[in-house]
Amino acid sequence: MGKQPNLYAFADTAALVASLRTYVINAQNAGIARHDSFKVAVSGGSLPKVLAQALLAPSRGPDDVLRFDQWEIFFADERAVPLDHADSNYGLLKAELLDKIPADLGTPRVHPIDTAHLNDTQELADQYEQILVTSFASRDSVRLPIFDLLLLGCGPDGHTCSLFPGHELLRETSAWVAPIEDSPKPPPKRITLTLPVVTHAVKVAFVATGAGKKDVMKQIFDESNGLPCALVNEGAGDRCSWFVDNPAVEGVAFPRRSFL
Ligand SMILES: O=C1O[C@H](COP(=O)(O)O)[C@@H](O)[C@H](O)[C@H]1O
Repeated sequence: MGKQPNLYAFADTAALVASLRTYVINAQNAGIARHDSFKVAVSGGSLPKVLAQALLAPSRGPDDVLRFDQWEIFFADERAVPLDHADSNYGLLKAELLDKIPADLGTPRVHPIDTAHLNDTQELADQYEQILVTSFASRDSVRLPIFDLLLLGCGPDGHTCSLFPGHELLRETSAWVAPIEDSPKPPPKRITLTLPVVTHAVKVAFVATGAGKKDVMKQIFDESNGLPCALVNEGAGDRCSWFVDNPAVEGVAFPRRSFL
């Protein structure tokens, strides 16, 4: 058996977001030390709200500093809708986090989709992949981009990004960004990072909270079932960490770790 993911369970959201903040700042500092920027991709859904709670909290001291001017923010998946649409992951992140970042913390460079291609999801995906090629080419002339951090959600069916259980996209091996036109969760047309890109990141963090996630958490951690989140665990091993609250892992046998 390969290396196992880290499962960090917290009594409440306050404890979760405090540790998530430390984890993100550590990933930020490592990225900046390595290549002078922090390349992070984020999900939509419930993630931006929790992330905002973590990142908009006051600094706890000189080692607890966000340097947003060196952040490059990408989207782990995006819906093929205008950026001001209620379903837009960009729109959600903007409302929850981007619009609220204090000016003295700097302004991140954000990479939304090119909405000129909303009617052609293959083109939408290709254009987004080209953004990654341009951004990562300066440092990695490699087969896959290496994100410093992916911040992901986990749907109640075990999907992550727009990678859904049993979908053919889980077998994608060459594209970095792929279109999907039959998402079982609306809206149906989306683009998503592919599984090889997700599992190739330096670090992958999932955030899952609430009792509504406990059944799928049991499936992901205690069963071998090929759910997308479980495939990320398998591919990323101990580079993958889960930040959950206790209700989300009630009845899950997989051992928790302490976040130090
Ligand atoms: O459709 C999506 O759902 C997932 C999970 O959302 P959550 O609300 O259950 O956290 C999300 O991670 C993804 O980005 C989004 O497009």
